[in-house]
Amino acid sequence: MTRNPFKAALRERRRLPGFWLSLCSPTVTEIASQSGADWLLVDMEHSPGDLSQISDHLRAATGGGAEVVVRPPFSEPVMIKRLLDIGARNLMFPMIQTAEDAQQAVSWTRYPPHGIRGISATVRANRYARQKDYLQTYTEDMSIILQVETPQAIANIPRIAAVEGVDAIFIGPGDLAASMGHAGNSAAPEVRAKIVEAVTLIHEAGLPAGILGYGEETARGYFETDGIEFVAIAGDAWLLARHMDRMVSELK
Ligand SMILES: O=C(O)C(=O)C[C@H](O)[C@@H](O)CO
Repeated sequence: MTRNPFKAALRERRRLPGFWLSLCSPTVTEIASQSGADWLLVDMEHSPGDLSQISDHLRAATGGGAEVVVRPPFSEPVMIKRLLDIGARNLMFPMIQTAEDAQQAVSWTRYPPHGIRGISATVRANRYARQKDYLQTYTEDMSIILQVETPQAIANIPRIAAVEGVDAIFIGPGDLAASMGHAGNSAAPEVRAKIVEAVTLIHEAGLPAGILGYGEETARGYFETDGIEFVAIAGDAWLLARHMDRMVSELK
């Protein structure tokens, strides 16, 4: 039984709106966590945020109802170990292409003999050694989300999804479009078709699907037309820039 409400909601295949945060502001994380959103992606791949700030994001979100999902700069073991030690318990691995990539990613989150995560006895993740059952429960309280961002990765979804420990698969529409020759246009017909194919394969594998689609119309389409369970409905920078521009254009 997981103590992670986001992981439980993924298992229940509930509709889960979230926000994509790249402004590296724990205050924005705190504001977003109290919005009613279920999850907040704190992005380390396409933002200048570093590890020392992630603890602040995790603390900032505790006052609200949203779970923080961290995307590391790259899928590699050292950053994963350090993120888990500071208490990140939902990870989104970018650019997973094969089942072997998926097996490696999961192994980086597991202590031996199930993986290669190094053990430190006193970390934020186990409440500085106060949580005595951490070694027995940490995997159940952790969610592993893998990103598929190319046609090759999408073709491999059945094998990727079958890897033990994978909780969900998230489609990266931007990189998928670019990999198909439609950079900047994830609405291109052949990209749309590939997204629909990916969602079908993810659901056939028994997992929830995720994507990002900014704005009410796009997000609603992903939820209601495509049946995608967890959608990043806006980015913090995207929201701020557009709202500022709209207000100035209306009032100037
Ligand atoms: O491919 C994508 O789209 C993503 O993975 C999300 C982007 O990297 C993120 O920067 C939002 O635009």
